[in-house]
Amino acid sequence: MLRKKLIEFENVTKEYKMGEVNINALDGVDFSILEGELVVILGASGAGKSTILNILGGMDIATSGNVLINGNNITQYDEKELTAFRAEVVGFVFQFYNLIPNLTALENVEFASEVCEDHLDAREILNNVGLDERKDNFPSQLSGGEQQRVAIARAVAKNPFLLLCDEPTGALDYQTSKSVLKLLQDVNKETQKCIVIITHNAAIAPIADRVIKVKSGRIEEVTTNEVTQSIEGIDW
Ligand SMILES: Nc1ncnc2c1ncn2[C@@H]1O[C@H](COP(=O)(O)OP(=O)(O)OP(=O)(O)O)[C@@H](O)[C@H]1O
Repeated sequence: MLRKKLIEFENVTKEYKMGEVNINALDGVDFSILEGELVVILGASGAGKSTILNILGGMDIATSGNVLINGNNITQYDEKELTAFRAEVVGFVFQFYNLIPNLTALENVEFASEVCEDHLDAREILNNVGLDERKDNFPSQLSGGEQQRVAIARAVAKNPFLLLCDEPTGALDYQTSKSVLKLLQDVNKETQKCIVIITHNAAIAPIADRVIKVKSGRIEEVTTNEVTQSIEGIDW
């Protein structure tokens, strides 16, 4: 089956002005991502990975170039359209979970998803990520891995087009990192949602359909894996 292009970056630049100095965080970035793909973005610190993800998620605006999501050029969006895009179209997973401390796991998932028209059932999604018994716990009562599962459930329950994960295992130990990546791989397989994961860890590239390597604000290489590997078979 021929998959449709879901995301296109066309000659995207991002310039930060720091007083007299210009920093070219992105310097003409082109790539595409197809529907349903699991994508890994790799690169050294400062390469521009988070800048790409933030622009992709409508949290930051490109200086020039086009960013097409499902054919819509989000660089043309006004503030209101960007807010709706962030709320409805994308789900975010961050390194430090960003849960609301005084809401339970279930309330965290409900709070984020209920504003979305096509949202999924929060309890069911928490079940699916293995947190049925912990849904009434507050974030401080959960381990890092459990909190990240809540954050993934929160993003999935919105039923977004696209899940964006910025170093989702950056704060987790080896085994917990593996189980969180396994969860993301399972979500991708079961829901066919496009998932983009930023990582420093080149060892996990074989789990992805597409691997985008970023270096000094440019795309160094894009590769596709005809056959992807399960995270369980990868060690680092
Ligand atoms: N708000 C900002 N103001 C000025 N410079 C910035 C800003 N955000 C990012 N940069 C610069 O842009 C470049 C790319 O940063 P980015 O955060 O995208 O890198 P990264 O690949 O995600 O790095 P890391 O893996 O360390 O998170 C870096 O040189 C960074 O210092």
